[in-house]
Amino acid sequence: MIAALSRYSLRRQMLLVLGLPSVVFVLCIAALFAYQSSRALDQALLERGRAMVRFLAPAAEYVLVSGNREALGALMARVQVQPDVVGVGFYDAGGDALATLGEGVSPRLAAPSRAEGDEIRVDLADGAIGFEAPVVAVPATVDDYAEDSSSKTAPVVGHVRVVLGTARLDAEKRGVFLTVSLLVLGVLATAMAIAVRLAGSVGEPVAALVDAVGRMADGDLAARVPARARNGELKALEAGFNAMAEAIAENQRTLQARIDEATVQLAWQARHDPLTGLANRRAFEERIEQAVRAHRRSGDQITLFYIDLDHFKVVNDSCGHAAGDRLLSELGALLKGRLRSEDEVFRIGGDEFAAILRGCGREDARRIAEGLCAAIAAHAFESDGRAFRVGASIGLARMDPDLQEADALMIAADQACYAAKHGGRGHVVEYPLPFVAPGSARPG
Ligand SMILES: Nc1nc2c(ncn2[C@@H]2O[C@H](COP(=O)(O)OP(=O)(O)OP(=O)(O)O)[C@@H](O)[C@H]2O)c(=O)[nH]1
Repeated sequence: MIAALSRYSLRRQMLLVLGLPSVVFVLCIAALFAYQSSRALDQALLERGRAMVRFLAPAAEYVLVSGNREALGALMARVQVQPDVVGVGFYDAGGDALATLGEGVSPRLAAPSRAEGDEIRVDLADGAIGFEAPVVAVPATVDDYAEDSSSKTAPVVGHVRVVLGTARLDAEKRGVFLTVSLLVLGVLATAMAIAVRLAGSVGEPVAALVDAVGRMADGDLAARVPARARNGELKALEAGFNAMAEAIAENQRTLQARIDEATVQLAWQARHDPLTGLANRRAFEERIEQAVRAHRRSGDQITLFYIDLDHFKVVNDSCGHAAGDRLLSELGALLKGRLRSEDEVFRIGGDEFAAILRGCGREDARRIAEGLCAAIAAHAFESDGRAFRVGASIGLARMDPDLQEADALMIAADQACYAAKHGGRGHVVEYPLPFVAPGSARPG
């Protein structure tokens, strides 16, 4: 039973637990009441029938003995008008009818009583109840010397029969049944309404909680329960769930914000040099590929600088790595500051930088490169009270019909830078490289 009930929702279980006993109880009470009422009505009719023949028998004695038909008729007429009486009959001692009126009174009694004291007979027919009693002759007491009459049995001089119809009784029973049914319906409707309300007041908030927990388990962190409970504990449960859900959602938001921040940071770190803040070699390789594609598509002029610092090692060796770092950072800012916003600057190695310039003519590119060279050479750097000046060797290569690939462009700029370094440092060399006569000295 319990296992079968547990298959249903809490609301249905409560409805069953609250409603079923009420229904059973009300139906039992109603059935008992209807039965008792019906029995009382039956009893009342039986008692009335018995009383009627009990009083009629002595009254009929004289009429039966005298055979006075008129008196008999008058007596019958008085009985006939009584409520529920549908038939009345008077019989002689042998059970043959002397006079009958109405229904249920046959010309002859089936088994007439023979002696005084016989019980009143009751017979049930469809829609009627018959009551039959013997009429006895009460002996008259003449004097005190007469024989004791009590020892003798009074002779039966006839019979009376009264038939009561049950139509009124049946109507009353139907009335009782209808009243009881209406009462039962009213009580049941009230009981069910209370049960539904009670079950709803517990079942609905619990169902909403179950639904919200399920949605949260499925990842819906916005799931909340509406505050509809009236019961204190359920109210606390709803408020507790909403507070817990809000805390989880807040944690999730914080966590997501940190993840997003870390992702952005990682993405930045993956493409930037933390020391100078400039884009790194990986970003450089991607951007040069994109620039080459743009050049092929729209003929953009692309110029590439490779910038290698001269004698940078001296700073490291003299003042330490931290001083070198500071200088690298300053020179990165210098490069960025001197180029246009649409140009891009990268730190591609220890003391190596690169720049991609778009839409820049040959002469302008060269002028800009020489300007950078001069600016780096002019940059005064101080550390530990000592002044340093480092220079830069710059290799310049431009996309042209002979340089259509990113790799080729980078190699060309690298070769030009190498040539600048080995051609005396501190100046710009443009690809294609100037002819160097065989046997001429190469700077070291
Ligand atoms: N402080 C610092 N030094 C670095 C970093 N990365 C590389 N270096 C140093 O930069 C120097 C680069 O070597 P080189 O290019 O031969 O040094 P250089 O003195 O500029 O020599 P030339 O280019 O021939 O003039 C090395 O001493 C590296 O240790 C860095 O991130 N910070």
